[in-house]
Amino acid sequence: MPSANTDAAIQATGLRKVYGSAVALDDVSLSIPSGTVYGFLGPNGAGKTTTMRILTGLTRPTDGSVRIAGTDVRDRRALAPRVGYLPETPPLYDEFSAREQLDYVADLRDIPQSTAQERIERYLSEFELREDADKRIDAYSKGMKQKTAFVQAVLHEPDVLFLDEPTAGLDPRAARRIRESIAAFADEGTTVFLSTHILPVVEAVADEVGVLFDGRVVAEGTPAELRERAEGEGGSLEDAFLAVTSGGAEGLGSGETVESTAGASASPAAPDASNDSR
Ligand SMILES: Nc1ncnc2c1ncn2[C@@H]1O[C@H](COP(=O)(O)OP(=O)(O)OP(=O)(O)O)[C@@H](O)[C@H]1O
Repeated sequence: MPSANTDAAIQATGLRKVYGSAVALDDVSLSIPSGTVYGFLGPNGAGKTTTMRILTGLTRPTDGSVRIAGTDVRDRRALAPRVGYLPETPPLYDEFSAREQLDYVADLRDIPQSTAQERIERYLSEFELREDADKRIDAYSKGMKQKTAFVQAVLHEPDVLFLDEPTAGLDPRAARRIRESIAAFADEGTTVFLSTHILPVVEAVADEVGVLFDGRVVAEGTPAELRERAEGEGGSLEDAFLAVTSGGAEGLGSGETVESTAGASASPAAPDASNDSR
């Protein structure tokens, strides 16, 4: 388990989440330094979305605590400006255009108007959305919606960015744009917590990887460390992933957690109660 690190951008200690009699998360601790791109992997149902919702303050843990950039996640007023969240199903208003959606979010975020306009125009250009920026979002392709949602999540330039499957279903050009943007944000010191099933994206951008299985972190390390530990299996990140999520005893090096060198919304809603729905 990572030790507590007061400088960590994301510090989660002993997270547990129980839904009725089902344990979704069991003693998850993370310590992720500023500027890290942290790839968060795990099979369907492992607890990734639950973890992200707890880390962004949208779901309360049954037990455990979270500090983001030094702020207790329960302090929503202090947390909101520091955190950006792109959920798997992003909140976009179909009847708005991208420009109206981004204006609306800038207003919610209290971004000064001139700063907001400069950022919105810059991002619309960077993400090749400018030509369609005044069309209704319900006429957008999946990629255009996803790029709009990504811009919405970063418009206030958060310290910590949570991304749930940001490139799923995107064509190679759109996916590359998002990947490049993740790398650029990290270069500027943003911490990026990236949950995805697309391992090449993790290989391309992640400094650290954590693998969640059955509500527990079963491996953590750099992509190279995880690959090395899976050499007997073939040496790819996919081999490493499959080894630690097989449910058997073989795991990576007898199922040990690979030592980590990391130590590890656009529209925050009211946190839900323990038995939340989403
Ligand atoms: N609101 C809820 N009520 C009851 N059970 C829930 C709720 N949310 C999640 N769960 C359960 O918690 C476990 C973890 O779910 P979660 O969505 O976090 O997994 P995931 O790793 O994000 O999966 P996927 O990769 O399929 O998106 C699952 O067993 C799921 O059924």
